Amino acid sequence: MTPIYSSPMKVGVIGCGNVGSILAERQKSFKIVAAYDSIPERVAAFSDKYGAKPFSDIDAFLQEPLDIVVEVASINAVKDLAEKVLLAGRDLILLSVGALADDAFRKELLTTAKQLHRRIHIPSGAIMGLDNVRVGKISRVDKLFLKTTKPSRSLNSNESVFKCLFAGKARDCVALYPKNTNVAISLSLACGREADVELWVDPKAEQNMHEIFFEGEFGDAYIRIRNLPAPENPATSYLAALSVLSLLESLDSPLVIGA
Ligand SMILES: NC(=O)C1=CN([C@@H]2O[C@H](COP(=O)(O)OP(=O)(O)OC[C@H]3O[C@@H](n4cnc5c(N)ncnc54)[C@H](OP(=O)(O)O)[C@@H]3O)[C@@H](O)[C@H]2O)C=CC1
Ligand SMILES: O=C([O-])CC(=O)C(=O)O
Repeated sequence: MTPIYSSPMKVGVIGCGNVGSILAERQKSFKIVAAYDSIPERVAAFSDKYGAKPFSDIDAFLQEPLDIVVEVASINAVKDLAEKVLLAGRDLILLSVGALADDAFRKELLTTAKQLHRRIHIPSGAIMGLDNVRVGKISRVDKLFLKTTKPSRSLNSNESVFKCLFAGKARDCVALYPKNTNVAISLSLACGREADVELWVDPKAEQNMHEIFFEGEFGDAYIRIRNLPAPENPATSYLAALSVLSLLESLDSPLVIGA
């Protein structure tokens, strides 16, 4: 069988911030050969440190011989660039999942992917349980609820008391907190039902906590993930970076584990 990807896999990264740097620090069975960011100095520093070819022109970036592009930038980056990545014939790993809350945008992107036989991978990111939440697409769901609690610094908040900042639907939450609640959209897309969400700020907390309450035909589940914030960006949990890393490490494996 012809291998799908080169060995080592050639990766292009969009976003040279916190997650991009963790991926570069820990790359093993893949190689980040090209990097793109909106800030030229940042991509230059990334290139000096990790040896990836620097780009501030997306079309030039996409002309590199890449096996896959990893977006670790922002919801706006996905909106602006994801289609171009697919049209360039590249598969895409997409971490700023909130972009897919826009139904029209998501449908168009998935149509393009299907037409061009490309795949868009959504990593588990800062949560666990996305695998079997997918049973929501084939069986009855009675409840899908995410309660996220983060320290003030993660939410860039001045609140001095434990407080609910948002209660409502996933897409409204990510519109208000695009750097903190992408996981609400990952859960919703996996389950095929929009999650109910509460976002809390806890000035005494040290961790980014996500609690998932899932009930349906199968029974019920409660999953609590207490994440250490990433050192360079407390809005992002370190697990989110590890999740992209493990996805990249496993993409080529003949053994696929999980739902
Ligand atoms: N799905 C999930 O579970 C999770 C998703 N995330 C999301 O992952 C993404 C990466 O997180 P993280 O690395 O911590 O973020 P950072 O802000 O540390 O890094 C993102 C980098 O991408 C750059 N960037 C932003 N927009 C664009 C653009 N349109 N074009 C090119 N470069 C751009 C940023 O520049 P600038 O500083 O100028 O914006 C920055 O250099 C974020 O969107 C975050 O919300 C994070 C955690 C969990
Ligand atoms: O990293 C986290 O804890 C979750 C997060 O920011 C997001 O989903 O956008």
